[in-house]
Amino acid sequence: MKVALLGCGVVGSQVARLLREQADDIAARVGAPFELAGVAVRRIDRPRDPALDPALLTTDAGALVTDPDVDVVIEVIGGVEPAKKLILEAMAKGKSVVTANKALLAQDGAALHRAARRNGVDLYYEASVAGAIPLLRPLRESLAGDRVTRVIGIVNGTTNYILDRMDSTGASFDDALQEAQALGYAEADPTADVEGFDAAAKAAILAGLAFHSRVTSADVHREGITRITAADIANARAMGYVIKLLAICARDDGHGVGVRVHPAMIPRTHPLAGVREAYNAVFVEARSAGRLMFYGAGAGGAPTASAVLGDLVAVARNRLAGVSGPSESVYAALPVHPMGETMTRSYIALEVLDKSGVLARVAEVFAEHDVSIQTVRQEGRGDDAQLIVVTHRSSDAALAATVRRLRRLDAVRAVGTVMRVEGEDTA
Ligand SMILES: NC(=O)c1ccc[n+]([C@@H]2O[C@H](COP(=O)([O-])OP(=O)(O)OC[C@H]3O[C@@H](n4cnc5c(N)ncnc54)[C@H](O)[C@@H]3O)[C@@H](O)[C@H]2O)c1
Ligand SMILES: N[C@@H](CCO)C(=O)O
Ligand code: NA
Repeated sequence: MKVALLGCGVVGSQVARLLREQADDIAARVGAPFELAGVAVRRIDRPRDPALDPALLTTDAGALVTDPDVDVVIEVIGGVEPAKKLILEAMAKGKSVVTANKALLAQDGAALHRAARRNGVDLYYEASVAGAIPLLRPLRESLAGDRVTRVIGIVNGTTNYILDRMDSTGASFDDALQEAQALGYAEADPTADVEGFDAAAKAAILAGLAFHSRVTSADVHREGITRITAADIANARAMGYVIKLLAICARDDGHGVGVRVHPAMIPRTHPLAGVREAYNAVFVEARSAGRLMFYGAGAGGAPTASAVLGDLVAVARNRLAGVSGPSESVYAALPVHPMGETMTRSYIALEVLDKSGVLARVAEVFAEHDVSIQTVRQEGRGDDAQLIVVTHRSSDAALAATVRRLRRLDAVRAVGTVMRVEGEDTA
């Protein structure tokens, strides 16, 4: 089994190492020896693992993927192009592909799946979501006989690390981000992580698999964590909540799905609240299976390479047996509903005038928009008076209209934090 590796960065270098160190075991498990046929890199002269044979390196990825000797291509370059072009070229030449590229899969997974089907090859991508954690294969295979109703979890390690540091040390967002960068969790340009793009791509992939429908990153409602302040974290803490960046894919009562990524307050007793540092955790809820929790390392070279190697073994077994792995399943074709129709609970902090009638006026605005209040609490006096409102479940559109109206209210000096509350199954 000849393997071409595209990209030799954080993940690729670990894939090359594991392929070398575990060659005998993998060969025994598959029933055929593996051989690294070539490694496409951008620059030959970079310092690399001395155990990696320099003769394998090439800057001509295009020639490597079409090499007639190559059976399987592993793409760990990242980004949409040239990764997409290289994958399509490999498939056109009858090669199966293993990739960790969530950005590409979430933007145009359909094109990759189409090419795989047309050419009778496999496309595996366990590493693309939640790194080492087996999550896509359970959705695609183990739960194929059930009806998944919801997937909710923490799928970005960098942002979880930042929020965890803010919560446990009182650090500001900027300081926590710098720490995450120093530890190598966040990218030099951390936009994809902190603005939620990375988590949104993962949510799109999860929703597509969970609900047998086509979901792209453009369908995902996305909010990042850059506006979260130390005060928000402290307010959450005071109410028994912790703030997490959540990816939520839910089948609604009608015939659609909602897919969203945003920060949310969850009770400190919720299992996701205990997910610390850069770890990931995902709950999958299915009609018959009930609630399943998947937890582990969602990022990092070796953990991600573990998922890549697992896929490589699957591809090799299929090839030897003369069969193909599961193809794309989008038969349900459920529409993705706009965020405005999503029902959520919310936390709203209002700076208000401290005088009689204010609470009544504020409550009236919520009532006018049919947003039901669960709790309201005043903090501070005089110029520091704050009303902290937590609502029952309402549509996101109704909540947004309520907030717009509150901003114009004389009794309200300013609308502070508005954040969704998740993880409590009360109405
Ligand atoms: N790092 C993680 O923890 C992690 C986890 C899960 C998934 N992923 C995914 O894995 C992929 C790789 O991530 P990474 O962290 O290893 O990134 P990286 O930037 O460390 O590595 C990518 C490598 O590809 C090389 N490259 C770029 N264009 C190339 C080309 N045309 N030909 C050959 N080489 C080229 C770059 O020089 C770089 O060394 C991405 O899709 C990423 O989203 C990463
Ligand atoms: N940047 C990503 C890598 C894993 O996909 C994270 O922090 O989770
Ligand atoms: Na995974």
